[in-house]
This record gives sequence, C-alpha cells and structure tokens, in this order.
Amino acid sequence: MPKVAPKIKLNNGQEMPIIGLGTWKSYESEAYRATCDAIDIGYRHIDTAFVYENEQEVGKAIREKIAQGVIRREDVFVTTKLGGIHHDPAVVERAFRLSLSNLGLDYIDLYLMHMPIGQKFHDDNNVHGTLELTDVDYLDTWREMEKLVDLGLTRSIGLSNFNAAQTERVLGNCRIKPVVNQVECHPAFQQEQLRQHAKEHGLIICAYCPLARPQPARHWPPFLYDERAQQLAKKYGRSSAQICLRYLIQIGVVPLPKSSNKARIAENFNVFDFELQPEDMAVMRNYHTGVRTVPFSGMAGHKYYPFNDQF
Ligand SMILES: NC(=O)C1=CN([C@@H]2O[C@H](COP(=O)(O)OP(=O)(O)OC[C@H]3O[C@@H](n4cnc5c(N)ncnc54)[C@H](OP(=O)(O)O)[C@@H]3O)[C@@H](O)[C@H]2O)C=CC1
Ligand SMILES: O=C1CO[C@H](CO)[C@@H](O)[C@@H]1O
Repeated sequence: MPKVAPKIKLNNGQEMPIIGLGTWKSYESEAYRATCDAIDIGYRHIDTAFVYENEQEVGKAIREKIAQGVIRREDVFVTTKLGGIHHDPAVVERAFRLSLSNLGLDYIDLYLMHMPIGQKFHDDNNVHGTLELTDVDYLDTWREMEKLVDLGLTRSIGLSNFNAAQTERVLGNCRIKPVVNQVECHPAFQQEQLRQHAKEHGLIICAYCPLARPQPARHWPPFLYDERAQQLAKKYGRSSAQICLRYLIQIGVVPLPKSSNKARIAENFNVFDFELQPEDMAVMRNYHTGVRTVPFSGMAGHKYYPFNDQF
C-alpha cells in the first residue's frame, strides 16, 4: 500500500488530504494517466473543474482504481467546480449533475464556485463562455449549491477566488458554510492576510498555482531557480519544488500542484518526511512580491472582481 498524505479537518468534520493533484491543462489521456499515477503514488485528493474539460478522464481513472481495489470511493477526496457560465440559480443543479455524470461518480466531496463572477451562458459545450459577464449575485448561486449538500450529491461546498469581504458576505448569509477558499498561493504571493482571515472564520485555504507555473527556460519563478532556492534544496537534499510545497504545507495551506509527468507527480508528493527549519521558513517568506500569476484581468471591471481589495 502506498503511503498517503496526512489530512486536515474541515469545518463540517470532513477530512481533506493536505496535498492534491491539480489537473488544469491535463487533457484527455494525460489527465487519465496523471490521475492513475497519482493514486498509485498515494495522492487521495484530486482537483478538477467543469472548465478543465477533463472530468471524464479524471473520473475514469478514479473508477478504475476503485475497481482494481487500489482505493475505495471514500478514500479519495474529489473536488470539481461550478463554471462561470452556470451561475444562474436555475441551472446550478443541472450543471452539477453534468459534472457528476462526467466523473461517473455518485457524489463528490467538494463543489466550488470557481469564481464570484458569472458569465453569459451560450451552451454547455462552450465551457469557457465568453467574456460577456453577468450580474448574477453569487449569493443566489450559493443558495443553489447548498441544496446540493441537502440532496447528498456533494459532501461540502466552497469558494474559489473570493476576497475577504465576499467571503464574509457569504458567511453572513448562508445556511451551509463554505469549507475552503481555493486561491492563488505560492511563495511570491503568500496571501498572508487572506490566510489569517480564513483562519478566523474556520475556512481552509487551498493553494492553486502553488509552483507559480514554472518556466524553466526563463528561470522563473525565482523561488524555484535562484541561488538561495538552490542552496535550500541542497541543504535538505530535495528539489526546490519540494521545498516550496513543504513551505506551503507548513504555513497551513493545502497545495494543489499540477503535473502530468509521473516523476514530478511523485516528487511533489514526497514532502511529508522532512521539515523546514524556522530560518529557512524565513528565507521562503522573503520571496513574497505580491504579484499574481493569475489576475483574471479580463474580468477586472466587474463589480464582483475579487482582486481590487487588498485581500
Ligand atoms: N480555482 C482556480 O481558479 C484555479 C485552480 N487551479 C488549480 O490548481 C492547480 C495547480 O495550478 P497550475 O495553474 O496548474 O500551476 P502549478 O503552479 O501547479 O504549475 C503547473 C506547472 O508546473 C509544472 N511542474 C509540476 N511539478 C513540477 C516540479 N516538481 N518541478 C518543475 N515543474 C513542475 C507542470 O508541468 P508538468 O505537468 O510537465 O510536470 C506544469 O507546467 C491547477 O492544475 C488547478 O487544478 C489553478 C489555477 C486557477
Ligand atoms: O482554474 C483555472 C486555471 O487557470 C486559468 C487561468 O490561467 C483559469 O481560467 C481557470 O479557471
């Protein structure tokens, strides 16, 4: 049996493994292969979304691993997300059922609102929609998501790309609390205030883009490629990606590194048998620049654009 990751308790009692496989840009057979490999390696947490157009492959891999007896359904934490084109309260349940049927599962563990902003619906196959944004209130969308928990279709619901004020607006008006906020978080964009805010309100921060989408040819980002990063990697006998993921775990967030390369999927998982010393945590802390990798700039003028506030 592979060693599996430790878990963190969510505010509804559910437990989430503290590292998950990201799957954005893992298409078709790649997403299938990556999910199979990840489960074999010991991942028990997979992050997909309706807009990634790979729910079917991710689901196929999970079902196969269940059929092979590698995991039981209850061993794996599956997250998918409501796309912007499905914010209209009238279509939320239908959109969820579409994702569930893509995955071929009876329930999912966590359903996130991908963004606080809705996009105009054209048809279900136009998953990315257009940048025609709508004014649907995310509270109305949230209320429909709560019903999915009532129906037993998802164990929990959560937010993604919400700022602190928007999170509080949901918390102040909800019947079922969000368990997480999934946001960009890595050493160059550490979300210190949002993390503190989430902690005070009982939400876990899941870190998307935890490696800031490395560009090795450009030696980007510095926290993976500069001299200090190399020195730290050498000191611990690890890769700089492992140092980064370990750092995120030690600051209390749940990283979701994407890889479709088996060696890197394994590398990203092997972060549970060492600990960064306080002086090295300080080195990593200093990489913060406050510059986002994923600013969703095309939505910048919208009234619910989340990133105008400081956090
Ligand atoms: N809620 C939201 O709005 C968003 C959610 N997400 C979620 O978060 C996940 C992670 O974010 P993502 O944007 O993919 O960015 P990541 O920071 O995870 O970077 C992914 C890139 O890093 C490479 N990589 C992976 N592991 C290593 C390693 N050990 N060393 C060097 N390079 C590595 C991958 O290449 P290769 O595959 O070749 O290994 C890929 O090109 C997404 O896949 C998605 O599930 C992401 C963005 C927004
Ligand atoms: O989750 C996602 C991955 O990142 C993309 C942007 O770069 C987003 O569009 C998408 O919603």
